[in-house]
Amino acid sequence: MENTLGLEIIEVVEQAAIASSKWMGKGEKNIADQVAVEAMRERMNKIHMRGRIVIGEGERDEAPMLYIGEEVGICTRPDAANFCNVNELVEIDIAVDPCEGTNLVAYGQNGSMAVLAISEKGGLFAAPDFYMKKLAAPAAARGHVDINKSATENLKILSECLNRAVEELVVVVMDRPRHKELIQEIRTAGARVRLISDGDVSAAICCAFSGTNIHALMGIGAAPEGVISAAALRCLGGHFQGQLIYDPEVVQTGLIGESREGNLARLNEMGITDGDRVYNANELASGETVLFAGCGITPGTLMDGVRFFHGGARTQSLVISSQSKTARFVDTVHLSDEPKNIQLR
Ligand SMILES: O=C(COP(=O)(O)O)[C@@H](O)[C@H](O)[C@H](O)[C@H](O)COP(=O)(O)O
Ligand SMILES: [Mn+2]
Ligand SMILES: [Mn+2]
Repeated sequence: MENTLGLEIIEVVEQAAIASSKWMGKGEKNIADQVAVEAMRERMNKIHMRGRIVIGEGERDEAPMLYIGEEVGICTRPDAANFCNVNELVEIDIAVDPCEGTNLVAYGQNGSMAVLAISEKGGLFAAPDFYMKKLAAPAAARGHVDINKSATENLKILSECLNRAVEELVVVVMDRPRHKELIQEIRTAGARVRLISDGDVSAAICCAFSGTNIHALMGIGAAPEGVISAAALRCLGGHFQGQLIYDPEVVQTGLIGESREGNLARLNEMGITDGDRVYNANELASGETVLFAGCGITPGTLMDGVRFFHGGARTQSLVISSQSKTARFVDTVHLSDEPKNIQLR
């Protein structure tokens, strides 16, 4: 994949974040999401590429844009042969979440981002719109902690790998009834719990950066977000494991239908014969080349949110590439018509 793609996708997430941030705090989660989708799609379609969305908006609600299977990029247009050497271009798969943490944006809370992951065709696990049990941890613990082990055992392993007491560890868990026992177990083991209402992609990626004071992500979140998190952690060398959760009783929501059996059949139709399989980061983002890009919408641990000033906006993004082995924090000033008084920092 061309290196220039890594630069272009910065603008894709930036535009989505700017659009969404205009709806911050307005209590309109659907609009905050929709404008991010439109902005992401518009910018993406200006890139010289042949892309296909493998993780996108609403698998079940048949979203009109950035839906699974949608082709994106200039070189997918019917008249592409006029300006692209279609046969020479690598086909790429794209996983998007233009507004990860729609509630966070709607209620002006921290931790929302516009995110995407890219790989060559077939390089990202096309996760169904199910849930996923997740375990993320720093690189030092990769392959040592294990999603099949109890939280107590994993905390002990983590404390050895990170050379710090269990009491010094912070585990992020989504604040959901389904995690009641998990939270209790982590606390009993001695570690501290940081509860989040939404936004587990940011929490997963934080595990790979020391200084975030986040040492693990445990519990169940959405499966598509798991793949995007895995893409970032694979590039960063962090630990990520995910296991699809298809039983509505386990997640305690009606969002994935009513029957475990029906969901298993749906997985089968998608070619997933072992619904209980545990995938690691290299399996969820298996491509030779993997790129991740995220831009803060509201402020977060990894990045600042979008800030507007007279004549423009400022964004902070993170682009991670397995090819160039880089994690770039990009600070961008977006100038509108009459920029005045641009602050240096
Ligand atoms: O917070 C999230 C929501 O994402 P979005 O819909 O794009 O705003 C994600 O980070 C979570 O992974 C996930 O979607 C959430 O855990 C779903 O669980 P629940 O809210 O309990 O149905
Ligand atoms: Mn999301
Ligand atoms: Mn979203």
